[in-house]
Amino acid sequence: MLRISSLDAPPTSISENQGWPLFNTSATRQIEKACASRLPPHTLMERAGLAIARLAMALAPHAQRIWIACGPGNNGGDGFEAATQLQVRLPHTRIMVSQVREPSQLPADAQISWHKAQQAGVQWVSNCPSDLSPQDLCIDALLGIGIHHRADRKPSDADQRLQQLLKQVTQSVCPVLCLDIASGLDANTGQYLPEFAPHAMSNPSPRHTLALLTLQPGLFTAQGRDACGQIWWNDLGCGIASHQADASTTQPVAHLSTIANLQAKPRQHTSHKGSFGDVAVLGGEGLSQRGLSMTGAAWLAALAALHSGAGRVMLALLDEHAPQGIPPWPEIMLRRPSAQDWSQPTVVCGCGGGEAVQAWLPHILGQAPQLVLDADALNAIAASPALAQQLTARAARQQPTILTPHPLEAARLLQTSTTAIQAHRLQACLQLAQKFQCTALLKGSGTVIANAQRKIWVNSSGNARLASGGTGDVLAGLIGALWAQGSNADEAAIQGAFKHGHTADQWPADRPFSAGALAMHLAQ
Ligand SMILES: NC(=O)C1=CN([C@@H]2O[C@H](COP(=O)(O)OP(=O)(O)OC[C@H]3O[C@@H](n4cnc5c(N)ncnc54)[C@H](O)[C@@H]3O)[C@@H](O)[C@H]2O)[C@@H](O)CC1
Repeated sequence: MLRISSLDAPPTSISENQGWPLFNTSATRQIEKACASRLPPHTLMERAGLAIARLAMALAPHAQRIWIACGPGNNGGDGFEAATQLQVRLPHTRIMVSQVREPSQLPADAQISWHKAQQAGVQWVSNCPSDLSPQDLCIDALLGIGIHHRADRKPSDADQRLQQLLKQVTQSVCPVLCLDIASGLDANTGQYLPEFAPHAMSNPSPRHTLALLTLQPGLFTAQGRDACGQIWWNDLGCGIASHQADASTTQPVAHLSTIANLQAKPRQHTSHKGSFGDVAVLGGEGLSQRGLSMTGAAWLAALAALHSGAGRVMLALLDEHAPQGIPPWPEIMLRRPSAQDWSQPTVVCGCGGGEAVQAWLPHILGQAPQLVLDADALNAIAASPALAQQLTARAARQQPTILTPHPLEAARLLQTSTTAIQAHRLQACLQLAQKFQCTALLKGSGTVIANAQRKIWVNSSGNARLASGGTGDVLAGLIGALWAQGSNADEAAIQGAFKHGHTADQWPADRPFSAGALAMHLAQ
């Protein structure tokens, strides 16, 4: 959950009542420049120090020691500034600082804060104190948004010192509060830079990150969620949290979808099953084809659609020998693929589709008015330029499509590697949306949604419970149901991703989790 920490009060939990703008680092620099130009010099760093100190006191109220690792730039300056504020406020707590660079080599703002910390009586230590305990606090002020990759040069002494301190932060026994973003992480992509990759192995200590001024995509996707932990945000009084100025003239790269994107539409008393749309699922290759039954995947998608409010759900299994008679969920209507009219319902195609789905794709791509393509349907399209062309042509016929690939499927569709997809998740998702003229949803930690008009959203819900077989099929069915009920393609994908993750976030600790259980609890 995202929380905001206010300058004037202790940090409070905020309503997740809107989609928050996410700015990349260059836009953040522009906003910072504009804010700084309206304020007396050094004010932003002072405000940052105050916000950090307040959050630190709230996170570790019983800390006897607070150790701050300060880097070579203004992120380190924030650390010195916070040290001063903490020293003044907590006379009985040992406030300790380690630095990477001599003060004369620091940027101007950071130098001022360094001197203030010295004057306040902060203690300088060369390394992480060995007596930190779990109730103490470690503050990571090593690297913020100024990080850049340095492949072509030998590490300097300062670089080695920075690595040494970062290792100590990573191995700390107490909670870690990262300033702006976890050190080593690219704020635009959520990926560790190669030279900092070892630090991706985060220790089990709780992690918090206080984002300063703006929120950035890297906090919420790829390795960002594990690295940054609980996100807090303080806009340093620049009006971004209240959607005022500066941010309105600088374009966000994406929006963070939150609970507000889950709009449950009230149902009228006069409504009937036809009011909430039909979902038809095509998938589930049978045992008889290749000895690899995947009918469960199609059932999961149908079950999810049923429990997400679709008026009627039809299931066409790619399995001629599927047992006939009453299905395990009698509300779901079984169909032979050839008997189903694919030109009417919202179609969810591909879950467990195996090789059998391929033969149906030309017909489905031609007929389905609204189409969610998942799993083996995506693999078949990736392998066939003719199918890919047919998919792209749908948009011009006003037949919208939603693609729901995981990173490997996305890599196949874009003819690249999973590593390349994960290195730039937002860009990869946007590329998919533009290439196929559709709404694309790239699954994974911090699911990304993009459309062909270059709009991007990052989903804020979900956890590692979802890393189990079948949850993707549930997502496809859920999105199909939301779409059938009247959302547009983007809304269905955004709301579906949020609901899917939110249901997993709310999962009771004593209830066993499985994709089937998830599908049946989507209505809660
Ligand atoms: N100037 C200000 O008043 C404000 C500064 N802020 C803070 O300032 C940060 C940005 O400051 P900077 O632009 O100085 O950037 P950083 O402090 O994030 O990093 C820049 C420093 O890191 C070094 N560095 C970069 N990549 C490296 C690598 N791969 N290996 C080793 N060293 C590397 C650079 O040489 C430079 O010394 C923000 O993240 C935020 O914490 C914010 O508090 C807003 C206000």
